[in-house]
Amino acid sequence: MGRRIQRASNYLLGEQKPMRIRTSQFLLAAMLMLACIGVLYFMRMVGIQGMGDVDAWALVCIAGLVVFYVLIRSGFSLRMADPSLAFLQMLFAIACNAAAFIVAGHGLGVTLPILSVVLMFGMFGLSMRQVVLVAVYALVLFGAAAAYTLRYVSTDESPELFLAYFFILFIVLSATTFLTWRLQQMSAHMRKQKNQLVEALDQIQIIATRDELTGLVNRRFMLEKMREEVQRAQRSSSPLLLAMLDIDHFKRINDKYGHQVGDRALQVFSAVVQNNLRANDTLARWGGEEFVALLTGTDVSVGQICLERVRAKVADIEVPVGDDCVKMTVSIGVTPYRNGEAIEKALQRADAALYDAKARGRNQIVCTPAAEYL
Ligand SMILES: Nc1nc2c(ncn2[C@@H]2O[C@H](COP(=O)(O)OP(=O)(O)OP(=O)(O)O)[C@@H](O)[C@H]2O)c(=O)[nH]1
Repeated sequence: MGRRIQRASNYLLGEQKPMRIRTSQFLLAAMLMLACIGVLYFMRMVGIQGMGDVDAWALVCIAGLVVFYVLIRSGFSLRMADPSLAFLQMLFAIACNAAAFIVAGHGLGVTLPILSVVLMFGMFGLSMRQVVLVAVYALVLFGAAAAYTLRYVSTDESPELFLAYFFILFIVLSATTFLTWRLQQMSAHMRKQKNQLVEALDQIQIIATRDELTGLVNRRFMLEKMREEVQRAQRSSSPLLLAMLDIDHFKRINDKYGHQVGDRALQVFSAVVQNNLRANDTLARWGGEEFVALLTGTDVSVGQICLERVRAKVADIEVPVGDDCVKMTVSIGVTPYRNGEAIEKALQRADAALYDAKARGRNQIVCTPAAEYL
């Protein structure tokens, strides 16, 4: 049973989501029109005077609905700028409504509230230009319908009453045009706020994960990344290498050249190290002049070659300061991650290796002895 309903619904509305949205929106509008047709038949049934050919009017309305449904459901409307045909549907609905004004005889007053509902539909789907066009179009059609009714249909209504209808029509059209304008202003404002929010979130994300001076990821991000990489390494049994890097005698650079030059030196150092690691290795500023590198899928022997290249490149750095230039070296402590251990443990070993590198005279790499991690 459920499957049969599903099949019928797919047949009626389509299977793809955009098509289902279009067809269900159309069916909602179509149901509104059918209800209006029902009202006119009701008026004829209760004997409202002066009514025209309701059958012919209803036939044209229903034929129009069928044509719209076929155009949308067959996918033909996809060739148009607006596949939901909202603007054309509005024009058609207003034309039917204006014709109802003529057909409804003494009951012609019912058509104006219906027009308001039709216009409300347009407020959400049409552009401002289209809404203005619809308003002018409705004014012209209803004006023509009123003139025709006054001249050819005997309704016993005074011309003054028609004038009042016309004023009401003008008020309804002006109000919907104004409301559409406000609605579009509000939605533009909301879109702008949403974009600003997305930008602010991006900015917060950068602030929360990056070091402002060097642009490298910060300690918090690196710890997160390490935990992810540890899990991945355990799943794939691929080696993971951790290196702690510290610029030698950095205090002297600050003392001799000043903090600003020290900052510039940190930036150049970060860029040089980053450029000499592989793209999927991660370098973080751990704090001050201390950095941590995480080398994925790398064992000690390969890692040492790679870090030796980094050490040599750092020793080549020259940051110009006036006639002088800043030179620097780096000490590096390396350790492999041992499966199952806490990442903090591996970091402690890397730190101890770095301490050794400093103690042995700096500008060198020390790897934690195998015995300490086996
Ligand atoms: N310019 C600058 N200096 C910083 C920054 N962060 C830390 N420092 C400086 O880095 C220096 C670190 O000095 P120390 O910890 O004594 O180490 P070091 O002089 O590098 O000596 P070793 O590490 O033993 O080779 C201090 O003078 C800090 O002020 C920063 O963001 N910018």
